[in-house]
Order: sequence, then structure tokens, then C-alpha cells
Amino acid sequence: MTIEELNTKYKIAGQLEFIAGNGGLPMIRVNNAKAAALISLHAGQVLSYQPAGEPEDVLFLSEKAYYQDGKAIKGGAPICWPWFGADPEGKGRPGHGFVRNRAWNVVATEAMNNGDVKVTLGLVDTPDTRAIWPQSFSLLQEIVIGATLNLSLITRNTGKETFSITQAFHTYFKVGDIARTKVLGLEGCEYIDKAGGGNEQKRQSDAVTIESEVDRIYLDVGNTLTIDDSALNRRIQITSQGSKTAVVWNPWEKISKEMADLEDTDYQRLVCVETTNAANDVVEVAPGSECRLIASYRVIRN
Ligand SMILES: O=P(O)(O)OC[C@H]1O[C@@H](O)[C@H](O)[C@@H](O)[C@@H]1O
Repeated sequence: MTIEELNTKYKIAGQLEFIAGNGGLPMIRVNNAKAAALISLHAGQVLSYQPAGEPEDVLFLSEKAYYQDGKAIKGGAPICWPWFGADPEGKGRPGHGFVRNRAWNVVATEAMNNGDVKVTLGLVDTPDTRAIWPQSFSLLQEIVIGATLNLSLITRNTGKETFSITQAFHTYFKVGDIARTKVLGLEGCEYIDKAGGGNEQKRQSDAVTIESEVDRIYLDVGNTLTIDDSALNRRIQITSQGSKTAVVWNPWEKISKEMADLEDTDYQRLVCVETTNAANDVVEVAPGSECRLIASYRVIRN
């Protein structure tokens, strides 16, 4: 559909409109009394979210991000699905699955009674997806924009056999200064330390601080994590459902320099705290059934 057709069908006057965004990609701009947000239909990805009255975006979005069919957008809240990380079957298929680099469909937009705006995006299997992953599915993402950002990823198995998935909201949060940032709520958890290509299991004794590359899958996590950002005088509270693992990732200096879609110093301004089903947290979806992964983000002023 063209931008004009999308606006004719789904625009909400004074609150939500479709625009041609970076790279000419269709995007949804939400701006109402509660919050502003930007959502790309390519990758089905929230790129920006700023509650009303907040001076800064909650999300980090790279100035050097790609906006191209077939490529992922570096920043915001990418969706990793139907696998998190490397191809689980080692067949050389793309890392983090295949839905973060293709166009999603608009299913519905809605102005809710409480003043929030809800956007539902979707994807179903096609010959192209079945050539990568031979399953029949319907994937929906419900994005509710208000004083809190709520993301729900709903996987339905529309085929005849059970399939297994891992998945993530691979969300990039903006921080004022990584040296003054802590991630709270993981104290006492075991984690798989993937930094530098490792795979060792360790235990988190204290709050997570970041002073070098961090790439960890935390196991058996609770449902509330907090990013404490003393440079921006705020905390971001992350609540989740349907997830027993969480990933904390910061590329640090060397990897930032190696990634063409990050500025060399971007590691100082971002932290990924990802709501996941990763590692041993594999979800089985039986024919005709569905699973939900939910993450909510809220800013608390210090
Ligand atoms: O650059 P990408 O493909 O978005 O991945 C970024 C990072 O994503 C994290 O989730 C992974 O744990 C890291 O290993 C990975 O490097």
C-alpha cells in the first residue's frame, strides 16, 4: 500500500499518521497528549518512544542505521524471531531470524479510551519465509503507546506440527553515560558470558555495570529489571511476561568501531536490555496454539 492508502485506511486524526521515513521506508508517527513514537513497517520496529514531558527518547537509534530492504535497523526495538542469536541449526541463516529485515503489514490502528494509541502489525508465512524456515505461522506485534510503551509479540502456529522458537525484543535503550549506568534486578542470577565469543556460565553478584564488552544471557530472571541512568537522571523500568531469560549487550569500543552502522563512540550512549526466550528458554508452540512475549517500558524520574 502507498503512504496515501495507509493514511486513508489507518490514520487517526491528530494522533497517528503514515510518513515516508528514512530511506523512503513507510513509517508510523504517533504524537498525542501521552507520548511521541516512530514505528517502521520495515522490520516492524519501534524506533523512537518519548513519553510526554520527558526531555529524552527512551530508545537509542543509531545515526548510521541502514534503512534498506534486507537489512536490520540498528536501534529502537528490533524483533528477533523465530530464533535469537546464531542459526540454531547452523545452516548459515541470518542471526536473530528473518523478521527484522523485511516489511510487516499493518493489521489495525486504534485510539484507545484511555488516550493510548495501539498499533498492530503482522506477518504470515510466504513461500519466501518457508524457504528459510518451513513453518506456517501468524506473527502479530501489538504496540501500545502511552505513558508506558507496551510491546506484545504473539506467535500463532497455523501449521500441522509443533514448532520451537527462541525470540527477543532486542531493545536499545539510550543512556546518558554508560559509565554511570547500572542494570538492576539481575543480582544472584546465573548467566552465560558470550563476550569475546565465550560460553562460560557465571553468577551475577551485584548490579550490572559495564566497563568492557558485555554480551550475557541471564537465566531464570524475574519480571522486573531497571536501568538506572544517573547521567540522564532517570530509571527505565522493564517489566516482562512470557520470558525466563534476559540479555544485556553493550558492544564497547572495538565492536562499535567494527560495526559500520554504529558511530565509534556509540557504546557510551546505549545499552541493550533484551526481553528474551534464549538459551534453554525455548518455547514450543503446538498447532492451533499461540505464545506471547510481552515487554513494557516506563520512565521513572530520579
Ligand atoms: O548486530 P546485531 O546482529 O543486531 O547483534 C547485536 C548483538 O545482539 C545481542 O543480542 C547478541 O547477544 C550479541 O551477540 C550481538 O552481537
